[in-house]
Amino acid sequence: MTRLLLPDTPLIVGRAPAAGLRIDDQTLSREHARFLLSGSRVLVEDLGSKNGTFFAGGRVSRVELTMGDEVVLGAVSLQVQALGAKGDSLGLVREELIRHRLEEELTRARQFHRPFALLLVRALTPGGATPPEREEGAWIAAVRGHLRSVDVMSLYGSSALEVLLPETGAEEVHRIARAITASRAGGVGQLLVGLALYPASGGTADALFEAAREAAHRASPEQPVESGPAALLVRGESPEGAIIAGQMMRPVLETVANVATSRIPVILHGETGTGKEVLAQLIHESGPRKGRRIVRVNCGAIPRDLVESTLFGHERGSFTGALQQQKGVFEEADGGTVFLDEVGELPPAAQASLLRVLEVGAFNRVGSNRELEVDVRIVAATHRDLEAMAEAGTFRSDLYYRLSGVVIEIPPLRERGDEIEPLVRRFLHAANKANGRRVEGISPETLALLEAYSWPGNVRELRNVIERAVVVTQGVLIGPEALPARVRTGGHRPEAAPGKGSAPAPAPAALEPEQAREKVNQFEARMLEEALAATGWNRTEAAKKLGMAVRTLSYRMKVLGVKKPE
Ligand SMILES: Nc1ncnc2c1ncn2[C@@H]1O[C@H](COP(=O)(O)OP(=O)(O)OP(=O)(O)O)[C@@H](O)[C@H]1O
Repeated sequence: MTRLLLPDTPLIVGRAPAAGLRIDDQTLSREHARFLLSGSRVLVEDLGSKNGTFFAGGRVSRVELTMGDEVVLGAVSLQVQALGAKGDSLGLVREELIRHRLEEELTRARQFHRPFALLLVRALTPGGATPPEREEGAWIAAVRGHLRSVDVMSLYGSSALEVLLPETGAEEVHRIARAITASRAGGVGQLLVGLALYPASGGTADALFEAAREAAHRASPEQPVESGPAALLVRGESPEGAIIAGQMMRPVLETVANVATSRIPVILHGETGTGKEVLAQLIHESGPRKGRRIVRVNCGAIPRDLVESTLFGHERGSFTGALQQQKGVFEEADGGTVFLDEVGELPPAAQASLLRVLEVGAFNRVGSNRELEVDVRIVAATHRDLEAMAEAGTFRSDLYYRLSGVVIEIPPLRERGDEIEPLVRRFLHAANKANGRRVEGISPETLALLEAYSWPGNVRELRNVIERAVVVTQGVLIGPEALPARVRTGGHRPEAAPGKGSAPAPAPAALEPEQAREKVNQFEARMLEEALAATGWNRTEAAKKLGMAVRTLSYRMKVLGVKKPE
């Protein structure tokens, strides 16, 4: 039998029914040994077994194995194998590393206005079960086969992969996603892809991941590729049940209830992932506009030259590409609510047009002289200090005063400790349902770690963490090992993870795990060097081989200090 080792997730081998790898052999103890994949090595620790663990002819209590090594537990022999045909691990990295790579990609993409994509690939077996053990690696190799060497992937549980595609635009990522879903991987009925594109689907690591995950759950054999939400989203009913609110959120909810019945413009101010969209939806649904549309537009994700036509629509032929007449957000939401997310990112021309709508309730489609009148309520959201921006002149102050009838401050999750447990319960239930799992709860020790963490990504980050914990948990309770290292260590380095039973560290803002970054950089530098060496240091050829733009290659070479050897 074969069992897939997930990076940083210990696997207990033994005779006990609850062991991760259960081998019914009398020479084994109930919990005989623990296997842990760390980079390309596997650490094996004997758990005080009766008949012992043996390596290279001697009894050992701890041993480090490399690919191909054999270890004997009692009378049972186990071999460590790599997934790739060439003995590699198919470029699988740990969750921490893909997250840090994602953060790096975000910094780069924001600075240079470059797109990139994140995929969540799900392997679906005919009965909905995980792939047969014998075939566990085959579908992963199939996915890798469609990727370029710059792309990074990480396991998400045992039947899904997260894939980061740097420097990839919409067309290319759709092509790759379609190719993945068309491949027939051994033992797997179908590969499904959820796709999130920066900046359209989100502007933070957690938002992109949430978008890819939700899209992957929507994907089906009939429609195997689904995309995360676009910049524009029309919502009818609220997607989930009542929102969860603790002590700190009570005054917020009271204000929401007070403003919901009126038409006064509202600004929701809070960090990313604190629930601004959830509250905008609540305002809409608690007032007389319930039943009409709420149209959300992410002002930061629309290409600059399309902002006005997105908001106000356009006439046919009013600019290159305007092939049809099209209604804008304000017309679509007539009678309902427009939710202007990331309103601080609106370019000046659109700010002027928006001011006019607020003042006179009328606007023109791009390319038309006809004035259109609408009845909409405006709810805006931002993580920026709009008042300070208005004072500094980077946001129109007259627009700020029009929008800010009521400003609602949403506290960050780290100040809402009493919500962690109910939120965990809610997200656990949702993750079980979405993934066909039956995880029953969370250990007290794990809950304490969640309560001590600082949650820079707020409720959205908590939701992602619980969803991942559910898919990697093999038993009935979520334990600390199912949490990402940054949460386990209260934001300290992942390598310094505390052992079982140690007290959680107080939670400062998440620190950059320098070691993880260093490893990713080394990995990337090696990849670039290999491609360059293979092409006689011809950048154009090497860039082609790596599937990246020459400009990006030159930039990364500079950043990573990759130079042609003398
Ligand atoms: N009080 C809550 N109860 C239940 N779920 C919540 C709550 N607040 C937020 N969520 C969930 O957390 C995630 C993020 O929420 P939301 O999109 O509203 O945040 P946001 O502040 O608008 O984020 P951003 O600024 O990044 O757009 C969503 O999945 C949402 O359903």
